[in-house]
Amino acid sequence: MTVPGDKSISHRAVMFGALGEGLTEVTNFLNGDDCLRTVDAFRKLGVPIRAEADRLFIEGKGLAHFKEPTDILYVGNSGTTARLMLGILAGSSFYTVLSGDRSLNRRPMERVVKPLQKMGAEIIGRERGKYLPISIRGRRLKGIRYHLPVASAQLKSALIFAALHAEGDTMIVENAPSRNHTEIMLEQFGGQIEQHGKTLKIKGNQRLNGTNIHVPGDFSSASFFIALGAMVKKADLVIENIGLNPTRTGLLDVLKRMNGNFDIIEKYEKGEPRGSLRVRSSSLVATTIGGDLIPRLIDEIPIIALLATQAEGTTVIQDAKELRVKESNRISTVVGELKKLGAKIEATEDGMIIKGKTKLSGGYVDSHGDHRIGIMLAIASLLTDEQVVIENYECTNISYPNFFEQIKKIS
Ligand SMILES: O=C(O)C1=C[C@@H](OP(=O)(O)O)[C@@H](O)[C@H](O)C1
Ligand SMILES: C=C(OP(=O)(O)O)C(=O)O
Repeated sequence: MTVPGDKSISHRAVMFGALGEGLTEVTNFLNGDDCLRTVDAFRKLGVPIRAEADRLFIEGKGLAHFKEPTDILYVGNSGTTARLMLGILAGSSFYTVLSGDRSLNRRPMERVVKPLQKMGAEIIGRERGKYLPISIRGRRLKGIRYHLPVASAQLKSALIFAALHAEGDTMIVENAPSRNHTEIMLEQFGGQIEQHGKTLKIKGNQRLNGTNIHVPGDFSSASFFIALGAMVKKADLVIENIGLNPTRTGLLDVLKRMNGNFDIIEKYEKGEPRGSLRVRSSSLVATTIGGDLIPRLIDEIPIIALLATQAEGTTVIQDAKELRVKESNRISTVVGELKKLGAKIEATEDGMIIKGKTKLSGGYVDSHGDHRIGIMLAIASLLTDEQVVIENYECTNISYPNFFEQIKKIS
């Protein structure tokens, strides 16, 4: 099987495509709700974008040629769109307002707003810039040195985008590595970024050129099937053309420790690492997950929790309090919903503790409007013969539009 294009990389391809001068063609673009919000926002900023199935043709102009939108930019459920756009718009020459849905307007924005203000940005938001809606009056920015207080690729990327349009160099220091798609793509568009240990150095006033981007399959979407293959009997599944960037594949480190039966069949390292993976039924054992591994598997924790219900022993997930500020509070939603299916799982302040192995039962569960929870629960339903009813299932379109058709095909 294959899975749809990577969400993080699709967002960035649109952003760099709009910022680079000349034509950018994106193939295997993810037509999920979140990435379509990014496309819509750039169209409102005057960037021509033509879509043909999973291809995009972007006539990039550079930030200086964007136009002031006549309405607010509504970015729906997408944290990545909101935070990265803040970094881009801070250095524009006009006024914009960003807003999102109920979930997004509760998620923290201060982590991005504060350093952008240090760079000279004029940003006002609800509760002193903590939450959307947020309005931005573009300004000439200046480079700063900034130590990231959270391991967040969205924060890092927002600052990289702002740095590209600032006066002077910007230094960003990160404690634990988070996904580096922005850094890789910046170079593909002809930009410059240097990494010295934990510090990134970005020169100001850069000009970017359009290019072609082929988006690999989304490792986070593949992870649901990787887990399924490891959990069910008589499974042998090959997933082709998925992103295998090590800043994203923490799940594979965990699966190895859990005695998972999988191999990377082929891997290409140029640009975004990608390749194919084969997974087979496994006799899983419990493990402990925390520290620097967390940013490398942050979106996979819901499916890892399910995996742990099928492993012998007690699995501990710690250092993951960021889960509380995702599309839902993923510590409470994962624990609450899996308990309804008979899992032995308890929440902690910064993670969860899961006892296995448990035979799951049927029941009524709820995605809480969170795509990762909805998809994880659909995978859980395949582990029981009883009926599972998932409320608010349609949010799975956010990252995985054809999940339901695919799961029907292979199960
Ligand atoms: O940069 C990105 O594309 C993302 C970064 C992560 O968020 P944080 O930066 O908030 O950790 C991740 O959870 C999100 O799904 C996508
Ligand atoms: C957290 C996620 O996305 P975002 O922050 O872009 O809403 C996710 O996809 O799991």
